Amino acid sequence: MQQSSDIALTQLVEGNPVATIVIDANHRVTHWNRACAALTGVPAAEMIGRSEQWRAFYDSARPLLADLVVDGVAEAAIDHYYHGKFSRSALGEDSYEAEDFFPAFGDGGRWLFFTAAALRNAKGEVVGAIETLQDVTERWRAESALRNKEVYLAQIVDGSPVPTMVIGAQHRVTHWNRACEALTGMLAKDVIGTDDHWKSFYGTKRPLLADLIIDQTGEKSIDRLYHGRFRASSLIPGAYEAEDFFPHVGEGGRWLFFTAAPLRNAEGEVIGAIETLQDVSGRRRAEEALRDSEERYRLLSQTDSLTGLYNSRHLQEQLPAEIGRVRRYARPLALLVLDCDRFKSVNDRYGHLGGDRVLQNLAHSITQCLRSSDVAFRYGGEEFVVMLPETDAPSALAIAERLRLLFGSLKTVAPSGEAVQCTVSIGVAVCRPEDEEWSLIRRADEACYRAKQGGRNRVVLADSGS
Ligand SMILES: Nc1nc2c(ncn2[C@@H]2O[C@H](COP(=O)(O)OP(=O)(O)OP(=O)(O)O)[C@@H](O)[C@H]2O)c(=O)[nH]1
Repeated sequence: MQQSSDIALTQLVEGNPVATIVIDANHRVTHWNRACAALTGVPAAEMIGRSEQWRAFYDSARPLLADLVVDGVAEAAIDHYYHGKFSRSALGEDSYEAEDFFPAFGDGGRWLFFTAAALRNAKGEVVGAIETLQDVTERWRAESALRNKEVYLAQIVDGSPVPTMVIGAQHRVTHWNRACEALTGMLAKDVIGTDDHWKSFYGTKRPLLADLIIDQTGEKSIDRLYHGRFRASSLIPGAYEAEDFFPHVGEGGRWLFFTAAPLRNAEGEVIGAIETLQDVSGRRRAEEALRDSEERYRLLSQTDSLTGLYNSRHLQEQLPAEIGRVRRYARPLALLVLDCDRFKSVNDRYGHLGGDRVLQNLAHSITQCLRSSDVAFRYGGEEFVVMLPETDAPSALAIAERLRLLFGSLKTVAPSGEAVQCTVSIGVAVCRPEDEEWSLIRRADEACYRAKQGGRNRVVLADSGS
């Protein structure tokens, strides 16, 4: 007669919706419930009382997990059959669980999760084992679809020639493609899983555009870090783009154009951000070169090649603005017209080249006597103009006198080796409210003429008796 505990076990096993097998100490099947028959397609009648449980699962004889538990074998022996796909179960000391694929089951095979635990009598002796089996194929398929999707996505990111990083909701890097490795010199294996992405771009820790997108801190906080050098993307909703110079990237720094876009889950919540970076240093360098050459051209068009001073065209551009300031703010402005004395005879005696050197020396004397707000021009031939903003008649006369003395004391070495000494006559005019540029120049010019008339090597103030 069956013991009441046996009856209870039978009912428990039979009524269990989880496929369950019980074997005794001799590996004979004592229970093979309906769920197990349904899962394996083998009726209980074919199994109970025999030790051929392997037939339901394998092509040739081998122990099930329950058989190994009954024999109390070492883990190494279990591993021989389950190749690292098993572990100790939380159910008890001598119980194990494993997961494996059974190709003969169902349509195209099934993944089974099975647990085996020893059954002991009152004395603690192993009298059998119970094994439960669960079909986890659907979970496996879902997990593998997810894994495939992730691998697919990783390949898309990795295969992109555009440097790209992906950051998760906790600001940890999840993707860092090869182009990003090439740009930053930081390897994916060193940055993925960390929040060290800032190290590739900055000397001290600070958020990247992608981090600000994840935190959804708004344009104000983006502006705090990107100082007006960013804008909302016209292409991607919620994305921002910016351009900046990164002194820590590459040798000598790089100009990068970067776009960060939010990544959202099905509910629309931001769960990360993707940031792409483009090295635009080449374009920036070309723009700078263009600006430089435009600036050089502009300077060239304003400059006199012999003396390096501004030319008369630039005087025509500058003087009206200065006269405008005099009228608007009632500020003083003085103008000097300088003319080398007896320059024709210098040319005649020392040659045109000798004359040129004297003109260069005069230009040098002028620049030495000027303040930073004063501007000198070669007006034509051996005639020069100096514009002195914020200067009244006494100051202008003092500057002119200093200049006259300095130039008069200079010796220029002519190509023949001879020392040339020359003097200059200077006319000074102070701007009146009614002056136009031509009338101001004319008055200074007339004063210079009077200086010549008066014996040369002197300074004359326009509209004065001297
Ligand atoms: N070497 C050289 N000579 C120049 C240049 N431009 C003008 N000249 C000469 O400067 C001389 C100017 O002579 P003038 O205007 O007759 O007067 P000056 O001999 O200086 O005599 P005053 O002005 O009366 O003192 C002319 O011989 C011009 O050929 C230049 O760029 N280089």
